[in-house]
Amino acid sequence: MLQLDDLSFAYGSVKAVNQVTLEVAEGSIHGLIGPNGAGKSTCIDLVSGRRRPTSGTVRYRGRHITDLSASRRRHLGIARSFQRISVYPTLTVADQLDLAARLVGEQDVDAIVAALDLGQCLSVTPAEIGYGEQRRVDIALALVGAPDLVLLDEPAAGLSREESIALADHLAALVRDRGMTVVLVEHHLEVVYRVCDRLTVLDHGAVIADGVPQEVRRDPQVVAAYLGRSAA
Ligand SMILES: Nc1ncnc2c1ncn2[C@@H]1O[C@H](COP(=O)(O)OP(=O)(O)OP(=O)(O)O)[C@@H](O)[C@H]1O
Repeated sequence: MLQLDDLSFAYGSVKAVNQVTLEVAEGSIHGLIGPNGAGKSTCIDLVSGRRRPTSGTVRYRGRHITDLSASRRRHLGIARSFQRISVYPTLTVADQLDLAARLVGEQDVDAIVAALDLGQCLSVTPAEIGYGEQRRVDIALALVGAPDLVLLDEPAAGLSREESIALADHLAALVRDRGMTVVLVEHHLEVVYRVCDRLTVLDHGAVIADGVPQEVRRDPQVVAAYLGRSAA
């Protein structure tokens, strides 16, 4: 459903994304992993439309979207999470969801609230809930409008191991129930191995491995890139 072909992006002289080619299958959770500075967030920016590549193409359901704006891509069904939720810190979680729903014309956010177990938080503001719940609100906002492709940039950042696992399980259930496709950038390898169908590993902007998690985690280049850090 999503194809990146020979995609590159540079910040000045820093080649953040270097000739990346990868394919994300419909209905899958596709992990994008790699050490700090590998180029994962920049890849997400190139798919969401926040940045334009220096060269290469992005195709979505066979259509070239490389030059489309972020809002056009959102209307085509590509959504991303942001690592901030308090855009309107004085609004309750319910009001934030309602506002997002109105913007994209969705009638009913109840299923999202139920799937992400946010029922208890609806009447309070993000400042009044725990960090784990804030992360789930962030994902919920990305899911409003039933996007087909959801780009999640480190949804488990800052969460405890237990919270990360719980979030991963919520995600996997949502993907099954809503028939979505997810690109997941995540540092918690336990989460990645638990929910991803396929992984692409970046290092210094380039793809060093691609495949099912069981293969990728044993790949010597991947182990070396993580310096043995729980990757093997
Ligand atoms: N706005 C920017 N200006 C200049 N260089 C940048 C900018 N954003 C990222 N970079 C550089 O581009 C490279 C890729 O960064 P990117 O954030 O995409 O990597 P990442 O894999 O998401 O890293 P992390 O896991 O630490 O979030 C790094 O060398 C980074 O320092």
